[in-house]
Amino acid sequence: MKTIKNIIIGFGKGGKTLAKFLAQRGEQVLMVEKSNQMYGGACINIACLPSKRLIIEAAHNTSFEDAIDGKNVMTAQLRKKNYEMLASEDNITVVDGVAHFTSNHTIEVQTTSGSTLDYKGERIFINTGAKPQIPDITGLKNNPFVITSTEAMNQSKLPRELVIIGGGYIGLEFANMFTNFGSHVTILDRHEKILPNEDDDIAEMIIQNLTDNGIKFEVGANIKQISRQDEQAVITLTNNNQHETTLFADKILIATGRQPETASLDLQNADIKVDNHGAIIVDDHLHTSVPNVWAIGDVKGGSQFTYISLDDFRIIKDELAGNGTRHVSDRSIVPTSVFIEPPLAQVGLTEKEAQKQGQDYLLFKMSAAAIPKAKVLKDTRGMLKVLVDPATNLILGATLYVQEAQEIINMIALAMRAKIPYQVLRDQIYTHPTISEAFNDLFKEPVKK
Ligand SMILES: Cc1cc2nc3c(=O)[nH]c(=O)nc-3n(C[C@H](O)[C@H](O)[C@H](O)COP(=O)(O)OP(=O)(O)OC[C@H]3O[C@@H](n4cnc5c(N)ncnc54)[C@H](O)[C@@H]3O)c2cc1C
Ligand SMILES: NC(=O)c1ccc[n+]([C@@H]2O[C@H](COP(=O)([O-])OP(=O)(O)OC[C@H]3O[C@@H](n4cnc5c(N)ncnc54)[C@H](O)[C@@H]3O)[C@@H](O)[C@H]2O)c1
Repeated sequence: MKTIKNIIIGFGKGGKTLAKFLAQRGEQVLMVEKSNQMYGGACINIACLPSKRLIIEAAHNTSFEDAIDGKNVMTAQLRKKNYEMLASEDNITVVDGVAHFTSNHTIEVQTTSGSTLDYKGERIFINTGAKPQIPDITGLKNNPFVITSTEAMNQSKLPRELVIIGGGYIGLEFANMFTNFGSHVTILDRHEKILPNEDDDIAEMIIQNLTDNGIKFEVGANIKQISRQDEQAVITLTNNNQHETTLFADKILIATGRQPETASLDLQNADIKVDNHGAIIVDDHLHTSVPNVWAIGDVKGGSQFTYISLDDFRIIKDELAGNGTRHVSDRSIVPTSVFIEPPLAQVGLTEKEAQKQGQDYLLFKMSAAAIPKAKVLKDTRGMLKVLVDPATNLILGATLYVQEAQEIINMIALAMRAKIPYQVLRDQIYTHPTISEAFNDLFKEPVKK
């Protein structure tokens, strides 16, 4: 058995960044990745980048087939670049295979070429990501009409009738994208409301815009079964009015959340503890319950974003090469974006949350229609809402539903983190015409609550 200083299982965002960092410090690294189609991890191959590329192509009226071809060219380039980024380092060995634990510090790798390799790691970093959570619905398992987000982005033909189960991030982004490509899309969600955590005014506006774009919603959906009739799937459900409804679909996209990828790791052979959802339990420094074994990214549960996996790397880097003062719990200001049209971006408190917490706030609110750049972009839909603490003038949270919200939310997050009073954003000189210059007007006067 070969002993390696650092073993990283999974080529995800945090893991690959850590591999490069450790190698450049002169340390030996073994990167184990189960598929040569996944070098660089989910984000570049099957998640963020291909989906955002297709979303943009759909909005630009590119044909579905051309969009898929272009996306495949892009992901192949990114995969190659990511592989070379690690493989070009003398200290890094990339092994293609599935790793699983045989004890606390030993792993076995079933390589894609059919051999078995055994390693002992002085340090082991688990970065195996997450996989789609498949709900237990009669007729769903092994159904040829059922696809995940990965397969949805690799269809050879645009599905005419698409039913999406789940109205969260993937459900909404893919619904908007497939509608723009020309599919008829229906979203089914078991919750009574889509976007249940957003303020009602924002959620209602989004649902209205998506509905106007042609998307149908069935909320409070209890899916009874999926069957087949000729060349279509038949979905039987009851909705929140308890009406039984039957839908026909060429494809059913499952977007009901993603569960940590721990099943392949045989953690029962080690003392690495997982929670009820199979997520690896970590402390504030991302240590698992076994010394010198860390978990990075989606596999440890919690927020599933590429930038969280990257920030996990920063915490580990700080422990291994800094002063160890960086913690998971420091991460209180984390912006998010849902890439619908216009995009929805959020950071900190919503109005609903502020009220629940009894937090006093000034409310700054404006319609996207008042922004000249929105007119230039020919999309004046949306609204900007920012909450400010009247005692300190600091921003408590923002919900931006407007073109380019995914960019300008980072400015708000920065102001929150650096404790910059809202007046600085109000009085800032912005380039013109931009969406960010809306802050000049937005922060002029708080509105009545
Ligand atoms: C369709 C979609 C769109 C998304 N869009 C966004 C977005 O716009 N922005 C955003 O921030 N996030 C987005 N996400 C979430 C984001 O993709 C994930 O949070 C992120 O990729 C997680 O990275 P990670 O470092 O945890 O691991 P991953 O990137 O998931 O990498 C894990 C790697 O481990 C490998 N692996 C698994 N098990 C083993 C094993 N036993 N042995 C060896 N290798 C193994 C896998 O093949 C994989 O390459 C999206 C997700 C999806 C599905
Ligand atoms: N823009 C982004 O940053 C982005 C984009 C895509 C995905 N992601 C990440 O990937 C994760 C997974 O995305 P997702 O959309 O699969 O999960 P999600 O948690 O965002 O949404 C899942 C939805 O499925 C519904 N649901 C669950 N079980 C159901 C059932 N049996 N029947 C009907 N509805 C059901 C839930 O009510 C929920 O609305 C997200 O949480 C997010 O972290 C991020």
